[in-house]
Amino acid sequence: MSKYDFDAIIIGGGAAGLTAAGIAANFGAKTMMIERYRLGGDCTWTGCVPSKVLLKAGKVAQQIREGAKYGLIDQEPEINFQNVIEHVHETRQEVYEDADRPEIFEDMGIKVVSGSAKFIDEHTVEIKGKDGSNRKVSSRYFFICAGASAFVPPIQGIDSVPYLTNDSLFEIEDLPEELTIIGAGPIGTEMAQAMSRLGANVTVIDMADRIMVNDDPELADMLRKKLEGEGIHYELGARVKEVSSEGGITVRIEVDGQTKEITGDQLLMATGRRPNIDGLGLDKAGITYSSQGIEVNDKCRTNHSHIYACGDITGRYQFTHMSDHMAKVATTNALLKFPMKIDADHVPWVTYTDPELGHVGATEEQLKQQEINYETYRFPYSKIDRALIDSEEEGLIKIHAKKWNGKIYGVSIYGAHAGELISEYALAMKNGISLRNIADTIHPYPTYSLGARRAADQWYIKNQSEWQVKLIKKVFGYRGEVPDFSDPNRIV
Ligand SMILES: Cc1cc2nc3c(=O)[nH]c(=O)nc-3n(C[C@H](O)[C@H](O)[C@H](O)COP(=O)(O)OP(=O)(O)OC[C@H]3O[C@@H](n4cnc5c(N)ncnc54)[C@H](O)[C@@H]3O)c2cc1C
Ligand SMILES: NC(=O)c1ccc[n+]([C@@H]2O[C@H](COP(=O)([O-])OP(=O)(O)OC[C@H]3O[C@@H](n4cnc5c(N)ncnc54)[C@H](O)[C@@H]3O)[C@@H](O)[C@H]2O)c1
Repeated sequence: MSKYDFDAIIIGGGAAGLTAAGIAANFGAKTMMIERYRLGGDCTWTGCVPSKVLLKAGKVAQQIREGAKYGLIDQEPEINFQNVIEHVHETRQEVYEDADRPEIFEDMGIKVVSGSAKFIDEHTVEIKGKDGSNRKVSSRYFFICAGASAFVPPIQGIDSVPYLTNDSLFEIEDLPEELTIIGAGPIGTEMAQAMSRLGANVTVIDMADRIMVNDDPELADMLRKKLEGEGIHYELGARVKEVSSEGGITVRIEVDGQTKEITGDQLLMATGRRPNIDGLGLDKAGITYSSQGIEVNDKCRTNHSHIYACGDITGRYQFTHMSDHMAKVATTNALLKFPMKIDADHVPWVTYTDPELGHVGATEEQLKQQEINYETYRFPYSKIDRALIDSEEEGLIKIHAKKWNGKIYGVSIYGAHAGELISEYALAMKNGISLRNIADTIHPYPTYSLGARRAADQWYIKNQSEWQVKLIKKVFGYRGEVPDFSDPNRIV
């Protein structure tokens, strides 16, 4: 008979918590999941889902605008923004009903509790219900999955203006006319394109001198140019000095030694995230944390052997698929004692602009820092028949791999369906499948994935040389010409 009320308590019912609870219950653990607001967390309500619905609406609007690209007629789409937001809300609700509802988890035997949890000692949490009720429950294991919230830097005057964050953006009823976005990371970039395509004039400000700083610089630059071409204005390398409400919301910036004022009717802060550590009673349980999040090792374990943390609360990888992965790592280690580590070498990510920007594995910068010898294989979308068919010829696949055996170190893709293509490379990297193996695998025509194969073909092409062809000619008595190998960027 255990001295604890539960085998596993999960704090937070977002992407990490839902997965942790499901796995724990599946392993036969008596499980409780505590959520203070809405099951589904950021991803369903204020993150992935609503942002991708807005992007899709913007994409459809753009396709109407660019009808002539498909042999149709260019037309300005009629946009009722309230309908778009209603569609966002309906889709969120659909996702919630399908995957996040409490009943789904209760049917798995999980006790789902609505309330805010805080540790009072290392084996007990106190749950404060919305009705003011208080109860204490103990558990053998804990999984802290409390997520993160928008980080708003302490800019002068920021508290005097009504700015938006991802919490409020998907609730607005009117399309901003002039939208200023501070932050050119994934949130700022995705929302800039969505809102611009839906009809807003968008200016994006960032202190970095380029957009999407975690992505391949060449591909991020291609995306920036595309977005500029659609009318988005960028102020990069800009110091935000002050925000005020003068005839709208005015952001005063300094760029290249010059002061500029950007005025809009709405301001979106997309300046990163901070972990929800306040109010969790971490000190009471003696859990080590910093302002970056709860500290965990590569098994997602905190400084206590029975307390784990997963997802955004750890401040590590802020992606739904990583919350999911970390929850799997944590529960497997804790409840099965089976050693599993975070797969830090094969983390994919995708920004869902049109075209998409995706990445997996090492970046070129990391390879250089680690002094790893690599070759880069490039394949443009303009050589993918399916991309031409779809008028999606803008894009580039870049693969960094070992020259002699085609072992893949990292892949970056800018182009249509980059998010789908990147998974093939992730699977290959994880399972030791080389560029040669991909090149030798039959891919259907006409698909984008055939482009992934043709990108891999470049490994063969680059390993071919003049002397090899001369040798073949000599051995077999062939009479053709030796191809011109002098161009290092030759693509076949
Ligand atoms: C605009 C936007 C777009 C995004 N798009 C993508 C995307 O396309 N792809 C992708 O992979 N990622 C995306 N992300 C990131 C992704 O949403 C997060 O990485 C993911 O949701 C984190 O899941 P989590 O479970 O760690 O945290 P959350 O989803 O934040 O869940 C934490 C939960 O814990 C609850 N909680 C907190 N404290 C307590 C407490 N004391 N007691 C009880 N409950 C508590 C909260 O209410 C919340 O429901 C996006 C994020 C944003 C903001
Ligand atoms: N498609 C996706 O997977 C997706 C989409 C959206 C968000 N996300 C996740 O959400 C996280 C948060 O996204 P984000 O875009 O808010 O954060 P981010 O940290 O990735 O980017 C924030 C940007 O704001 C800039 N910035 C910060 N403070 C500033 C200041 N004072 N003045 C000017 N610029 C400033 C930074 O230079 C940076 O470029 C991401 O890290 C990502 O993991 C993922």
